Amino acid sequence: MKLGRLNHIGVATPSIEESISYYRDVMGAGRIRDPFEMEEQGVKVCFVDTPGENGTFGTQIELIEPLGEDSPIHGFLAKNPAGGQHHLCYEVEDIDEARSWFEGLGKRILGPTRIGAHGSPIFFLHPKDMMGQLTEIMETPKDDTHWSN
Ligand SMILES: CC[C@H](C(=O)O)C(=O)SCCNC(=O)CCNC(=O)[C@H](O)C(C)(C)COP(=O)(O)OP(=O)(O)OC[C@H]1O[C@@H](n2cnc3c(N)ncnc32)[C@H](O)[C@@H]1OP(=O)(O)O
Ligand SMILES: [Co+2]
Repeated sequence: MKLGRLNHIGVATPSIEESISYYRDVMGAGRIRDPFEMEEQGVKVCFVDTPGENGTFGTQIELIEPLGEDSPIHGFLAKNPAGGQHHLCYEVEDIDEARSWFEGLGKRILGPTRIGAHGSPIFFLHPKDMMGQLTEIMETPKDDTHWSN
């Protein structure tokens, strides 16, 4: 398996609205996309763009707010009430090959491969097996439609 680009940094927040004001007014973010809900993933999501090289898409900040009782980030926010850096998402060419790679290394994969916030297949690896970092693996989108928002 070959490590691809850093697609996004997941940042958990108790309030996406507050985080939007922060990225707009404190950090001077150039583009903050419309928030949207992913009920099946238990999160409300909002992408903050950072500039990429030569007009390409830069690594995004993925703001995530709990959605529903069973949100997987309630535990994190209970320990970190102000929110903070939650996960890193790396791109790979082939999500199935990547899944077999990590399984072969005995890394715990959290749940099934499913469609993530960019409309591309993703899975998560347990932080305790990944040097303390909750790690999301995402297949590089085949086209740019996921940037439509
Ligand atoms: C998919 C849509 C979107 C996208 O990009 O497409 C997203 O990224 S959505 C992101 C939210 N979804 C997920 O995070 C799914 C995967 N996460 C999980 O299944 C849980 O969060 C899990 C299992 C990693 C942790 O769950 P929980 O906090 O309820 O469990 P524990 O308290 O038992 O934690 C176990 C152990 O791990 C440490 N931990 C928890 N979260 C993190 C983290 N984000 N980074 C690093 N370490 C983390 C926690 O402190 C515990 O450690 P211990 O030493 O045992 O106390
Ligand atoms: Co993510």
